[in-house]
Amino acid sequence: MPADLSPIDKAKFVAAKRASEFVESGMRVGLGTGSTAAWLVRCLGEMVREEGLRIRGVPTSARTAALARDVGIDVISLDEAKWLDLTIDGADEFDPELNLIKGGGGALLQEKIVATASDQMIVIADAAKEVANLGAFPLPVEVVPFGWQTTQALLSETLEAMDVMGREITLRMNGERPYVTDEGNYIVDLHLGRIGNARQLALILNQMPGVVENGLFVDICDRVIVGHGDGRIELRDINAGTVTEDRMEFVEDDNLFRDL
Ligand SMILES: O=C(CO)[C@H](O)[C@H](O)COP(=O)(O)O
Repeated sequence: MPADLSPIDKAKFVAAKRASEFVESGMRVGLGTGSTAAWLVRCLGEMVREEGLRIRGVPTSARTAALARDVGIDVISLDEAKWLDLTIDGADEFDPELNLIKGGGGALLQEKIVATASDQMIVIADAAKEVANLGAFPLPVEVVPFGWQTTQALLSETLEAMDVMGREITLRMNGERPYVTDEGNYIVDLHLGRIGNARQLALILNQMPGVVENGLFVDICDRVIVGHGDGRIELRDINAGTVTEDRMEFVEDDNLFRDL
């Protein structure tokens, strides 16, 4: 690990490192997507190579699958695993009820399928992801390419009927072309500003014919591990309703964070 990690990467790393302590030999583990989840995959890879951890990982994207194989994790499909003990993933936002916005990295569909097929979901995040209300981060919605503009128009009408404040909808791009998900779909981002009722919005969005899935994760996440750039860690547990504080120290000599 490079010593010159930025505070944000240190925050992501300590959250991932702490989450790796929940992984035990024999587990089938859902592996999230994004820069924070990538730290987790690297930490687990190190545990597999150096500590003899035996796990099977179900990645939530082609990117994560490649990284997991690279670091030595045994990768299987969700259908091979059938059910998972634990999924660990990042998030774009989480609120006090541990509801989430995900999909900033474009992997929301596989992420939601995998997290829902898990006994437990742990989210790892830097403190900037914590919000009082979801919605400042644009809500990703995965749509089928066929008739996507019609779907976008329908989305727009629906938001208007719901009296949602922000209604700008943008097609996610990859350079000059639409961004294409691992499942071959497009993503439209809903710039809402504030989401009043996440559960209701999630249900309404998923009723539209062209919509495959939306990035609202309601009642899916069990625990959030928040990392800070100075090595502090907070654990938010939805069942116990507790906030536990913990700390890791960045040891510049070894270029590693260590448990205090
Ligand atoms: O939902 C996701 C990918 O679809 C990511 O978990 C989310 O975008 C957070 O990413 P990062 O850890 O890079 O901030």
